[in-house]
Amino acid sequence: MAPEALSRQQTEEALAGLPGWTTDGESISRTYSFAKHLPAAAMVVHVAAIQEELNHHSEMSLGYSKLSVTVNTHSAGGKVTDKDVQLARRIEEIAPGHGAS
Ligand SMILES: C[C@H](O)[C@H](O)[C@H]1CNC2=NC(N)=NC(=O)C2=N1
Repeated sequence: MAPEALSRQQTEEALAGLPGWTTDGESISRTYSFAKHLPAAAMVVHVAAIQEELNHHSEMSLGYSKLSVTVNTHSAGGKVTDKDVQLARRIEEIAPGHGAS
């Protein structure tokens, strides 16, 4: 069964506990900054492993010292669901260990 889409208000309430994460109403996103490129690239691999564990996958964009993560739920018609929030929480847990801010 497809997960239920969160309303814009529910999404914003969920993001209140995830500083740095924003929503455009269709997805949730955060851009992380790093001192150097390799820590950013390493975090991509770590996020990918979490995504495989959760079977839920974001779009990631890697720059020199920045990593942007955007996620919504395809099976909910490209809307935000609790699965996106759960992934964001897991990413937040590992971000400090990669020197991300
Ligand atoms: C078949 C597999 O369970 C699905 O394609 C999963 C994989 N990862 C996914 N990731 C995201 N972001 N949304 C999905 O609906 C989704 N579905």
